[in-house]
Amino acid sequence: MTDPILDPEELSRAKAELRQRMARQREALAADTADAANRLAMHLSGAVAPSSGTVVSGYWPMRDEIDPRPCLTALWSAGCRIALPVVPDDKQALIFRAWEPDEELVPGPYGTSEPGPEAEVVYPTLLLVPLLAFDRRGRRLGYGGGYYDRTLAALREWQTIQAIGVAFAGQEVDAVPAGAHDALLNGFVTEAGFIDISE
Ligand SMILES: Nc1nc2c(c(=O)[nH]1)N(C=O)[C@@H](CNc1ccc(C(=O)N[C@@H](CCC(=O)O)C(=O)O)cc1)CN2
Ligand SMILES: Nc1ncnc2c1ncn2[C@@H]1O[C@H](COP(=O)(O)OP(=O)(O)OP(=O)(O)O)[C@@H](O)[C@H]1O
Repeated sequence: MTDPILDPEELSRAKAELRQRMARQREALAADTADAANRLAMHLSGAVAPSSGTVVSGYWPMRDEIDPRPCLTALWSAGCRIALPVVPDDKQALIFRAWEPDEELVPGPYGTSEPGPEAEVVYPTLLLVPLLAFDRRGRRLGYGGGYYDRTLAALREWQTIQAIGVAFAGQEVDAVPAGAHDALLNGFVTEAGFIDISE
């Protein structure tokens, strides 16, 4: 299947439209999906078993994002180090700072919550990535900052990482409009199961 080649303006318009539609869709999913966070954690543990000491990044949920905290607690109990993203001042890649369940966070840009500057900077090899929409080819639509695209590209420059999108099953679409910068994910976990993206 080949996708139409969109010029940069059409691409950003297509992404903006999908962002609006999927924000509404996600709001409805968050209201209607019972016990999503625990079902999500069950499917993640069935699909990945990182060794003790693996640095795993999550996110602190905002708006109607599915809550990954039961996943993070389970990984932490299995001996993983947990990290959360921090938006840097220079708008480049995200950095990640170590976090343990129950540790206090500080307010970050765009309404995010992040570990404070005293928390150690770490480099995750397994990333749980928030999103608005995804497709079966591994594409993801975020809020439009391009942060995860730059971050995944930078991490992949020097190590093998596994990037797993985290979403409600109803956030899947036929095709996320994508350009050359868009980093592909290795899989998705939802409250309904794990989707492995194999090349
Ligand atoms: N929970 C969570 N934490 C996260 C992310 C995320 O997607 N979810 N991020 C993922 O990158 C980073 C924060 N990036 C963000 C980038 C933009 C917006 C945002 O609100 N964008 C506006 C438009 C902003 C503008 O142009 O001024 C919007 O969506 O309305 C939010 C977070 C790091 N932490
Ligand atoms: N690797 C990159 N290098 C330079 N610019 C990039 C890169 N990745 C993305 N961008 C730019 O960032 C902007 C936003 O990208 P995009 O719309 O794909 O964000 P997103 O994936 O929805 O958001 P996010 O990753 O923050 O959740 C675009 O203008 C894009 O050109």
